[in-house]
Amino acid sequence: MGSTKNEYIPLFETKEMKSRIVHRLFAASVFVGIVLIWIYRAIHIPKSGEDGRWAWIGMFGAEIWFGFYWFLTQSVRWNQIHRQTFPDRLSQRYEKELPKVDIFVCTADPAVEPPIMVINTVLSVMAYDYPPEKLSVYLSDDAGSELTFHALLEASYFSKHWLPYCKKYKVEPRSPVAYFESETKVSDANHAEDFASIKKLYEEMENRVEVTNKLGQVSNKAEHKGFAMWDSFSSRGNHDTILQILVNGSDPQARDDAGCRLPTLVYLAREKRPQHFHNFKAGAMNALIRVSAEISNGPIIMNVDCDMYSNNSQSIRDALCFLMDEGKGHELAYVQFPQTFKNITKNDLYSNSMRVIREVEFHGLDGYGGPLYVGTGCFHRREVLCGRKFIKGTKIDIKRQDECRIADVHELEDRLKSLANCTYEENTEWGHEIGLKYGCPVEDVITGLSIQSQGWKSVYYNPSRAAFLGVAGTTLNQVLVQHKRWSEGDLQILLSKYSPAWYALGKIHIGLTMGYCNYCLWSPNCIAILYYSIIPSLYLLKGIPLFPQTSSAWFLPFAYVIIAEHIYSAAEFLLSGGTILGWWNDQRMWLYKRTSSYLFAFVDTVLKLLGYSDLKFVISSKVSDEDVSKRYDEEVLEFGTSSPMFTMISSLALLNLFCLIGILFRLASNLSLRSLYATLALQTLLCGIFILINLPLYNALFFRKDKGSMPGSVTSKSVFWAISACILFTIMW
Ligand SMILES: O=c1ccn([C@@H]2O[C@H](COP(=O)(O)OP(=O)(O)O[C@H]3O[C@H](CO)[C@@H](O)[C@H](O)[C@H]3O)[C@@H](O)[C@H]2O)c(=O)[nH]1
Ligand SMILES: [Mn+2]
Repeated sequence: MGSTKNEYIPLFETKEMKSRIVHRLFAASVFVGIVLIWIYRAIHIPKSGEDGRWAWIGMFGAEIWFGFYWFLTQSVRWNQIHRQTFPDRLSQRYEKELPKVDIFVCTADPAVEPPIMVINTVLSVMAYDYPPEKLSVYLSDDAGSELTFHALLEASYFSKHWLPYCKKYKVEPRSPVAYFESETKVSDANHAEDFASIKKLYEEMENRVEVTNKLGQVSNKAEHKGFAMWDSFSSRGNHDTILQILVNGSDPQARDDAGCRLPTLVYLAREKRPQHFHNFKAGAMNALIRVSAEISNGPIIMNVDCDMYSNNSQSIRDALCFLMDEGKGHELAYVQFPQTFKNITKNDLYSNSMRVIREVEFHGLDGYGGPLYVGTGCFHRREVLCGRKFIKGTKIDIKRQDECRIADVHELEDRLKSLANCTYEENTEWGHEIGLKYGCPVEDVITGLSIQSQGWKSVYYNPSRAAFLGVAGTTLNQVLVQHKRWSEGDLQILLSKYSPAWYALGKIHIGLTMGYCNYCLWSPNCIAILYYSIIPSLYLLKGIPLFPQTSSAWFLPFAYVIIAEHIYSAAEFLLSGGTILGWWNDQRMWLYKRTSSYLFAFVDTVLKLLGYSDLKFVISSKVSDEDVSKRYDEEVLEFGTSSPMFTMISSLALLNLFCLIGILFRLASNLSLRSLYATLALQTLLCGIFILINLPLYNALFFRKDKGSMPGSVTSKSVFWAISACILFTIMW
């Protein structure tokens, strides 16, 4: 810096969204529409004794909820900002003083998280464009699987070839499998030769890993003394700590093919005992924090899920542009990159990419103090993760480098094992004041919130080349189960000690509080949506109107709010890079999540409050068999198993279908089209839209014959429920 000390040139810049005014005026107009709807409901409540009084009051309740929730969603749209980094300035100023970075990769089950995928992620992060002696990669294996260990060992050998190759040819992406899959045009002869030989080496390694995997055990355990650690292993939930430093980066002998230093590589399977609850990923992360502190102690910790390989070798430098910025860096606790997925199909059938959250909402959160921590693709300051409070004006110096030398690897391994033992955390603040928080299925969000509540800010960085790419669910059931975990966890945060609604109030910006509530209230949304997807249709069946007549002026605010919001959401979706069919799929998923995942999450949370249900974490599968993959690529909804969630969405779809059929019968007998249009237009429209959006579901219920269609048991249950609801309703009310 020297003479330029006074003229501070930042390492990143922040830009406001351009079309703010337009958006704000639009939002104001929708708000007026919502208020008019409320007024209409309030002054037209049927008198007691009149038809539909209670239904009407229910509609009013649902619309108050929708309006309130709409208001919350404005917070993540109101103040969007975008960030840009200047990595060149970073290297000019700090190349020699770059901090050590510890990278944590978590895996938990070799069956749904294949070892070959895990090591591709590991290799991609070992190959970051960053001084290797400052990089350490830790793999936490909650399955304690020797298959995963064997694969990691293979990766440690392969890295000696892979890392120099990446450097020499500036390879992107640096996950071998992703690189070989991407169409790489190699023109010059030398490169072609190197390409062929590295590819061969990779395939040989892949083959060894796959063969071992098929075998279910490692055949040649003599190859590495590390396998001896499995001698006392009795099961995945009952074993000692297994800790091995596979590459000791501080050893001058640890060099790759080209003679460059290698990053440190560590395998850790923390101790598991049936009588000790292990706190899922949060427990794994906390063990890693402790163990890594004694090995490399990097002041920056980055963590990824095992399927989220690095797609951009520059990401560490991008993150450091924020954390090392002289002007604002000291306020920042973490830098969150978006979650992006490799296997998204064109029209994103399951709305996996969460496009609008990524391209809009998180930019909005950033405008009010920073995004949520979403568990992967995030760079933290170690000290903050370990509970350091924010004190205005003080800076954490991450440049200071203490080269730690590991004298005796085995002695160190033995000494550090106890840090990952079940009892280590007893009577400590781990999981509470220190490290990731326990007791919540979304350990990430609650941890980020508590960090922000201490005064820290965070940053959302969404570069044009995705920083990480993961595997998104390929069946409807997977996606619904995942959303159940998330919405349940988020609701628990709202009810927890760290609730954004009270604990964080005043500690973080009110806009950010509202932003958090967007997600924390996902699950309670189910009530209003269920009401809206059942009651108006049943009343349609009886011919009782619950909306204003088309000729009434009160019809206008309804029409305006419905049309304007849908056009707006479609535009937002398209501008975020989606397709129109993608938007339509997104609407369907919106409905399915709200009427199944969120409902089940809501019920489970209530049960948990009453003490009837305990904490679960269903690990998302990262593999799917051929049949399923094929349908996924063709964007055909995958059912195939019977699940109460499917019964729920099918019953609703059928109920709406029966109601519409019912009204068509009445139209044929005594009702005139004109009176239907005048009095029941909106109700018919609502019911019609439910049916349109459910067309692929009817197909799966009654017509499809493939393995992904709806199981007969679900079909019959759903028909039964839907018909009973219609009949009971017509007879009893
Ligand atoms: O007991 C466990 C359970 C899971 N994991 C790991 O946690 C990660 C996330 O699990 P996954 O099944 O892929 O869940 P997702 O819903 O895809 O994950 C999102 O949501 C989680 C919280 O619900 C966060 O922890 C993740 O970082 C975030 O990507 C994976 O690497 C797992 O190996 C563990 O290490 N131990
Ligand atoms: Mn995942």
